[in-house]
Amino acid sequence: MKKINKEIVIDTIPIRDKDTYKNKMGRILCVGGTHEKGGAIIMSGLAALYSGAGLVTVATDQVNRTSLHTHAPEIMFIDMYESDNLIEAVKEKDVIVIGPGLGLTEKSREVLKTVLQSASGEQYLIIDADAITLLAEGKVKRETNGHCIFTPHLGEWQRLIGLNKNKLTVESNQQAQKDLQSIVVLKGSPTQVYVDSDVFENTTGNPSQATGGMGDTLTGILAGFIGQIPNVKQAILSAVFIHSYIADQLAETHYVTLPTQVIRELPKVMRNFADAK
Ligand SMILES: NC(=O)C1=CN([C@@H]2O[C@H](COP(=O)(O)OP(=O)(O)OC[C@H]3O[C@@H](n4cnc5c(N)ncnc54)[C@H](OP(=O)(O)O)[C@@H]3O)[C@@H](O)[C@H]2O)[C@@H](O)CC1
Ligand SMILES: Nc1ncnc2c1ncn2[C@@H]1O[C@H](COP(=O)(O)OP(=O)(O)O)[C@@H](O)[C@H]1O
Ligand SMILES: [Mg+2]
Repeated sequence: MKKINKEIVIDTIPIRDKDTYKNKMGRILCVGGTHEKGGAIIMSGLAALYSGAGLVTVATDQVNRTSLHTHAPEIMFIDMYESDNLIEAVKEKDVIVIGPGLGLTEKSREVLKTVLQSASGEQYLIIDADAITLLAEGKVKRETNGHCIFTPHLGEWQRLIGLNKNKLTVESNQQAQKDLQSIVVLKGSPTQVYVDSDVFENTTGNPSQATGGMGDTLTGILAGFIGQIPNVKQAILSAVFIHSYIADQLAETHYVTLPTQVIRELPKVMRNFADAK
């Protein structure tokens, strides 16, 4: 198994062109967040913004709007239950995150269906959390033209592929990834990335990360990186590394690492990696 290390990130974080502008830095849509779990999609959107995405929109329940703008007026809002607006919003984006705090109701299923069906072959879909659970239930079919990146934790992975924890091996995970025709970021300690026929193991991460929202945050970093970095595989590996690298640094002096703390550190740590070239 290959290791995800610092060198990959140093290679990957680009020096920005002098004349670049927001449209070239990734147009991201993060979809999810019921009235109960708005925090999940706000963290996803914030992570995309702080990882350098040029334009970020969050599609969520109306009730989360004020909270979203209190955290970041830079982020645009749409109501995820207004399907015409959601279809339009999907069309204009480079990367779409679907699932954090999405819920498991009939309304959640409709949102997921709309996003999957509206995505085109040039777009990347990061499928996380409740979107994985809804697909595992089988009531929504995974019919999409978008490139899919699944980001399950172990519980979601078992649900999705229908295998018990004791039956999971690198080989069975690779087979499942092949069947899904997708990239899989299998989160854990450590996180593994299944991409093409390679398997990578992350070398950062620690137990201070065991706080709700840590995975929601990773989805935003993945989206932000894929939006800015042409080599998608390198972008994914770097996002996985940097998310937990920041947590490792914080854990030197903090017993717990909050997802929002990781988010705030992103621009500074990215500056350091870009300067290390
Ligand atoms: N602030 C917010 O708005 C937040 C909103 N959030 C949103 O909540 C939604 C539900 O997501 P979820 O992950 O909390 O619950 P769910 O899908 O039921 O999975 C749990 C099941 O899987 C199993 N399991 C096995 N291994 C596991 C592992 N390594 N890590 C975790 N679980 C593991 C576990 O087994 P057990 O621990 O019971 O043995 C249990 O049976 C989702 O939309 C998410 O985005 C959260 O992000 C929190 C912050
Ligand atoms: N003990 C640990 N060691 C390393 N990484 C961890 C540990 N606990 C949590 N994490 C990381 O935190 C994230 C948790 O993701 P997830 O369970 O989806 O959280 P949530 O849905 O609450 O946002 C993953 O990236 C995982 O690798
Ligand atoms: Mg999660």
